[in-house]
Amino acid sequence: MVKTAVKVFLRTRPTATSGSGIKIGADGQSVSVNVPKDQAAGIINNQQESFSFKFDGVLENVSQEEAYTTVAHEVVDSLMSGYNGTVFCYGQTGAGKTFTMSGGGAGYAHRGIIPRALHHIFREIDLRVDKMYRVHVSYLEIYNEQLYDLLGDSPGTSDSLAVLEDSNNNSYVRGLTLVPVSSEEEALAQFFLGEQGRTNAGHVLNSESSRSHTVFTVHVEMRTSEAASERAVLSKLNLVDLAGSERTKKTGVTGQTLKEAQFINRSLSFLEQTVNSLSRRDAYVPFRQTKLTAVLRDALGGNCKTVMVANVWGEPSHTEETLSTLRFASRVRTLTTDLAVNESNDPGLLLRRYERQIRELKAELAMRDTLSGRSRVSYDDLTDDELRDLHATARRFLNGEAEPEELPTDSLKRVREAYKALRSVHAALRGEMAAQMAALQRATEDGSVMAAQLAAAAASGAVGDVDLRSTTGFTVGTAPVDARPPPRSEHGGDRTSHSTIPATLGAAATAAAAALRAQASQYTDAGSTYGDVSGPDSPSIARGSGAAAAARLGGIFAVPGDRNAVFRRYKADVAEGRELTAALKAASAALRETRGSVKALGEAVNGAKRRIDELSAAVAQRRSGAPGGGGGGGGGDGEVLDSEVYALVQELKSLKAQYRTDFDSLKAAREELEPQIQAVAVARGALLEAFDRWAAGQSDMVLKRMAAAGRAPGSPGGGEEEDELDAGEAFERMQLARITERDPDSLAYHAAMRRTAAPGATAARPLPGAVGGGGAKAAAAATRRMEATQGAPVYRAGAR
Ligand SMILES: Nc1ncnc2c1ncn2[C@@H]1O[C@H](COP(=O)(O)OP(=O)(O)OP(=O)(O)O)[C@@H](O)[C@H]1O
Repeated sequence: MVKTAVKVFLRTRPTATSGSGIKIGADGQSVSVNVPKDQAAGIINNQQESFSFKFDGVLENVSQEEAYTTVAHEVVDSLMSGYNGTVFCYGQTGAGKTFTMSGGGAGYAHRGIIPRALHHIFREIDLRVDKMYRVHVSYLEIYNEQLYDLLGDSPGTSDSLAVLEDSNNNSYVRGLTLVPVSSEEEALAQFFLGEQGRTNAGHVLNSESSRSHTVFTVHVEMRTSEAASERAVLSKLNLVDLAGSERTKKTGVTGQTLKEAQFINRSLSFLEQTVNSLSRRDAYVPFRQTKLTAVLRDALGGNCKTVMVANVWGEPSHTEETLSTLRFASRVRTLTTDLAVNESNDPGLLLRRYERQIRELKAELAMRDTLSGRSRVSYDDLTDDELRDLHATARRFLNGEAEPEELPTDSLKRVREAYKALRSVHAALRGEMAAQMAALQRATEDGSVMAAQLAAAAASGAVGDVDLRSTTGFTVGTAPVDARPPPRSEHGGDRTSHSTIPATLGAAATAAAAALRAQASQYTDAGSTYGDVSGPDSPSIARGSGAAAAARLGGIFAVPGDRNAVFRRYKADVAEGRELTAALKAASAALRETRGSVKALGEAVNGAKRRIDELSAAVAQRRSGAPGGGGGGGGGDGEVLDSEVYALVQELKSLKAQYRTDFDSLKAAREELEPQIQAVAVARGALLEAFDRWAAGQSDMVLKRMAAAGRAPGSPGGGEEEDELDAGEAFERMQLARITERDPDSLAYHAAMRRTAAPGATAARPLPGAVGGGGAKAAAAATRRMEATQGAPVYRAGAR
C-alpha cells in the first residue's frame, strides 16, 4: 500500500465582468480571495477581508486539453498500471463542473475529461501490445437519493442497486450494468447513451443545470500475457460530476427544483461532514449517511488515486459560494488514500491453468513413451473394472498364482495402484489368517485332547516328533526333515489347506501351525517392504514375457543398424507395415504443413512486433523531445513535430491491425497443431508396436535375411527419415512442436539459438532479442471480481 495525498486543482470559469475576487499567486498554486467589507456592518468591524488557500494547481483560462493533461492524465496512466482512480468536480451550480467533466456544447475541441480519458485509455491499450485488456463501462446516477443505472436495459430507479463492499473492502454498486467495450468509439457511444438516458428519464428539468450526481466508471482488466492469464489486474476509474450546490434563497427556486436542490445540498453537506471526519482522522467516518459518500468511499479514503477539481465562478456576486468551495477543497487536500494494485487470482482460471499443465505433461509423457518404443500407456485414473481386475491379480500374486509381470508397471500411477491393491489384499489375507490362527489356537488349547493326540502321534511316529527338550506345558513338535506343508488347494493356496487341518492331526497340526506362523510373519514383513513385494530373488520386470521377446530380438539385432534395416523392409514389404507407414506419412505431412504455416506466421508476427516496438519508441521519443511535449496546439516546430508523430501513429495503427490479423491466424494454426502431433504420435506408436509384435513372431532366419536386404543399397525406405528409429531427431522435432505450440513468438528466438549453436555459425545476422509475447486483444465478457461476491453486477452481452 502506498499512501497518496488527494490532489486538488482549482478551475475558474471565465467571468463576464472584469473584476474577479480571486487572485492567483505567482507559484500557480496559491489563491487569495478578497471579501469587501460589508458597509452595512459599520466602518469598524472584525470581518476578515482576505482568505488564502493553496492547491496543487490553478486552471485559469486554460484549454480543455490542458485541463485534462493537468488533472486526469496521471490518473489514467496509473489506471492502466492497475490502480483505481477517481476524478471528481465539485462547485456551485454553473461553475463549470459538467464543462470540465463531459465538455461544452461546442463540439470536439471542447470535449471534457470523460471523452479524453476514453481516448487515452484505448490509445494505451493499442500501444501495449504485450498485454491483454478488457474494458467495461458503467454509468450511475444519484438523483434525489435514488440510484439509477443509466446503461441498464430499463431506465428508472432500480431497487436492486445497492452500494456494497467487496472482500477487499472496495466499494461497488451491486446490480449495476457493466457494458463491455472494445474501442474508444464503443465506450463513447455508451457514455453518450447514458447522457441521453439521463435526459430521457425525465429528471433533468433544466438542461443548463445538472440536478443529479453522476459517476461514469471505466473498469479495466489487464492480463500480462496469455501464459500468465490466470492473474488479472483489475482497476477502475470513476469520473464524477457532482450536482452543484445552490443557495435556494438566492436562486428562489420552488416546487420540484427546490426539492432537488434540497436533496443535492443535503448530500453535499454529508460529503463535507465525511471529509471533515476523515480530515480529523475520526475513528468512525459516516460514509453510509448518504448514497454519494458510500459511492465515493474509496475515493475519499480507500484504495484510489483521487483528484478533485474545485470549480469556481469568480464573479464578485458569487464570492460567498466561491469561499465555501475553496474551504471544502482545502480540506479535501488534507486527505490521503492507500494505493494498491488489485490483483485477482480467479479460481476458475487457475483451474484451467492446472488442466492445461496436466494436458501438457500427458503430452510430454506420450512423447517419451513413443520415443522409447512404448505405446498406449494410459496415465488416466483406473476405472472401477480395472481396479477390480488389479485386486484379483494382486490376490492371485500373493497366493503365488500369478507372476510379478502380471502386475502393471507401465506407469507410476498404475504401479502405485498395484501397491495399494497388494496392501489391501494383504490386509484381508492377514485378517483371514488371524481368524484361522485363533481357531487353531482354541483347538490346541484343549490340552487333554491335544496331549492324547500328541502321545498317539508320537507313538505312531507318523508325522513329526515331540520336542522332549520342553518339559512344561504344550510343546510344538519338530517336523521331520521330509515333512511338507499340505498341498495347495485350487483357490486358497496354503492358507486354505491350513484352515482345513483338523485339530486332531497332532504333530502334523503343530508343524502346519509353525509353517502357518512362518508364512504369517513373512506376510507381516512384506507389509513394510511393498516396494519390493516379490523379494530380491523373484524375476524382475525385465524378465517378463515381452522383455524375453525383446531380449531374443536383441540377440538377432546385435549388429548396429540391423533393427532399422529390418524395420525398413517391414515398412516396404509387409502389408501391415506398408499400411501403417502410409498412415504415419499422411499424418506427418499434415503436421509438416501446419508447422510451416505456424512458422511463417510466427515470423510475420515477430517482424510486426519488432516494427511496432520501434515505432512506439520513436513516437515516445519525439513526444518527450517536443517543447511542451504532449503535442497539441503548439505552433511552429510543434506543428511539424505533431505531423511527424501523426504519420508515425498512423503507420503504427495499420501495423497493429496487420499484427492482430496475423496473430489470430497464428492462433488458429496453433490450435490445429496439438491434435496433429497426437495423430503422428499415435500413428508412429502403432507402427512401432506392430513391428515389434510382427518381429517377435518371425524366425531368426527370416529376420536375418531381412536385415541383410534392408542394409542393401537402394533398399526401399532406406532414405526415409520420417519414421526412422532416430530417437534424438524425433525428440528434437517434438520439442520444436511443443515450443511452437506454447509460444509461437519465441520460434524465431529458438531458431536463432539453434543457428548460432550450429557448427560454422556466424554473427552476420544478429541474434534477435527475446521478443515480447503478443497477447491477443479480446473483448469478450470478463469474469470479474465482483461476480464472486454477493450480487454480481449485470453484464451486458455486447456493446450497443
Ligand atoms: N472554463 C469554461 N470555459 C468556457 N465555458 C465554460 C467554462 N466553464 C463553464 N462554462 C460554461 O458555463 C456554463 C455552465 O457550466 P456547467 O454546466 O459546466 O456548470 P456546472 O457546474 O456543471 O453547473 P450545474 O451544477 O448547475 O450543472 C456552460 O454553458 C459552460 O459551457
